[in-house]
Amino acid sequence: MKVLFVASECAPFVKTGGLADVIGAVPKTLAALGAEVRILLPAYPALREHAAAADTVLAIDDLFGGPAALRAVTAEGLDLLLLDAPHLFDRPGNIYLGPDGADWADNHLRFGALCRIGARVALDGVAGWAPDILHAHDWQAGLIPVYLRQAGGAVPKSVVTVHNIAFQGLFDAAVCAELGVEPESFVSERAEYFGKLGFLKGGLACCDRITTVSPTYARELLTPEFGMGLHGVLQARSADLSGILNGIDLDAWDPGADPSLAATYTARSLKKKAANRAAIEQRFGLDAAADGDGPLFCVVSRLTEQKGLDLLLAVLPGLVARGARLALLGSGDKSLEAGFVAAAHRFKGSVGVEIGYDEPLSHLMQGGSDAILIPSRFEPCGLTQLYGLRYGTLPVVARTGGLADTVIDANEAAILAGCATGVQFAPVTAQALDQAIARTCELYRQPALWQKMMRQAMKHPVGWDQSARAYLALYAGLLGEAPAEPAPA
Ligand SMILES: Nc1ncnc2c1ncn2[C@@H]1O[C@H](COP(=O)(O)OP(=O)(O)O[C@H]2O[C@H](CO)[C@@H](O)[C@H](O)[C@H]2O)[C@@H](O)[C@H]1O
Repeated sequence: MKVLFVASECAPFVKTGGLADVIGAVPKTLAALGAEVRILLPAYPALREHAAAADTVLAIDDLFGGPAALRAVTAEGLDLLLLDAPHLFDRPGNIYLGPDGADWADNHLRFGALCRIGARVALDGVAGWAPDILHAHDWQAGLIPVYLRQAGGAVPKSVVTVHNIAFQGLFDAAVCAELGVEPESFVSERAEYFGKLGFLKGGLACCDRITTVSPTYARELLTPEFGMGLHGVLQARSADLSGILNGIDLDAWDPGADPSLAATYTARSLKKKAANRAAIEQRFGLDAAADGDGPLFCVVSRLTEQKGLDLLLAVLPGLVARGARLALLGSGDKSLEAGFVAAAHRFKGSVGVEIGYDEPLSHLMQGGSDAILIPSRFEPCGLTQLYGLRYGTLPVVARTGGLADTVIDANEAAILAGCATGVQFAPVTAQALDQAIARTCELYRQPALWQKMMRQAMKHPVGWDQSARAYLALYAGLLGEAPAEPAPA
C-alpha cells in the first residue's frame, strides 16, 4: 500500500510543535508494517541541504510566482518529497510567521502551492510512484481533497487528520482565483466558510475519512465548545470521523539511551534520575531540594491560550508554599512569557524559566523532573504527557482530549489496583489545578507509592504500533481490502 503524507513540518528537520513529531515518527512504523510512505514537505532552509542532494522528479516553470521543483530524497529513514520553491519557502525564521510575529502575508500561496503539488502527485504520481491513499495533515494540506474533488474521475482515497482545529487556514475569497479554487469548490458544501476560503473546512468536507489524534477529542470536536466553528461540518461527517491516539518515537525518546540526559536510566535504575534533576537545578538556577521538599514540576510547552498556563501562573504561590519547584521551558504569547519571567524573579530558587525553544533541553526536563504539568483547556492528544510517562515523570493533566485518554488518575481505586500513572483534574480552573498540585505533593511524600507509579508509568504503552495498525486498517477499509491484522493485545 502506497501512502502520500502531506504536512508542513516533520521532526527532526523542522518542528514548531507536536505535528512534527507525529509526521517524523508514524511513517517509520507504517513502513515496518509493510506500507510505503512518502512525505511531501516544503523545502524550508532547514531542508535545503537535503534538497540539494536529492533527485529532481518534477520541474514546474511557475508555481504561484516562481519556478519550483519536487526533489526526492531519503533522510533519517524517511522518504521525502521536498517542494523546492525558493520564492515561497526559502526564508529565515519561523515557518509560519514573519519577523514581525504575524503570519507570512502569502501563507495562502505557500501552503496553497503545497496542496496543489500534493494533489498533482496524488493524481498523476511522480517518478513511477503513485499513492493509493492521500493523507493530509492539518490546514496546510487541507485544500488537497478539494483539488481532488475538482479533478473528478477516479482519484485516490483521501484522509484528513486534525491535529489542532484552532488553526483553520481561513483566507479572503479573492485568493480563490490565484489558487485555482474553482467556483464549484467555493460553496458551503466544500471550501467556503462564511464568505472565506477555508483550507481545513474544504479538506474536512471533501475527504473520504477524517481522523483526529485521540478518541476523546474526536467526540469533543462535535461540540460547539471544542469544534471552534467547525462542529457543524464535523457533525455532518461524524460517521467518517474517528480518533486514533498518537504515539511517540521510542528511539528518539528513550531514557535508557537519550544523549541529551546527564544520566540515562531505566525503571530499574530510577535513582539515576537525580543527576538529571541536578542538571536542571543548575541550568534553571533552582535551589537543590532538601529533605521533605515537594516535587520538581516541569512545563515544556508553547505558551498559548490552549495550554492553560495562565492558570499555572495564578497558582504558583501555592506550588512554592508547598515546597515544590517549577522549571518551565516555553515560548509564545508575550504576556505569558513576561508573567513567567516575573515569577522566576519573585520566587527565585523555586521557579526557573527559560523562554525559547530547545529540543535537547526538553529531553533533559523529562529526564530530571518528578512531574510534568499540562493544564490544557483543550488537547487533541498531547505528546509531552507521553514523554513524561516514558521517562517516569508523572503527568499532572487536565481531563480533556488525549490527556484524558492516556493518563490514569491516582484515585483510590487506581492506586489499589496498581495502575495509576499520574493525576487528572477537572474542570480546567485555577482552583482545580491548585488541588491537583496539592494532591501530587501528597503522593510525592509517599516515596514507595511514588516510585511504584513511576514504574507503572514507564510500562504504559506509548509507541506507535497499535495506532499505526489502526491507520493501516482505515486505509485498507477505504481501498476495500481486508483490514490489517488486529494489534496484539
Ligand atoms: N519550548 C520548547 N522547546 C522544546 N520543545 C518544545 C517546546 N515547546 C514545545 N515543545 C515540544 O513540542 C511538542 C509539543 O507537542 P504537543 O503534542 O504537546 O502539542 P502541540 O500543541 O504542539 O501539538 C498539536 O498536535 C499534536 C500532534 O498531533 C497533538 O498531540 C497536540 O494535542 C496538538 O495540540 C513536544 O514534542 C514538546 O516537547
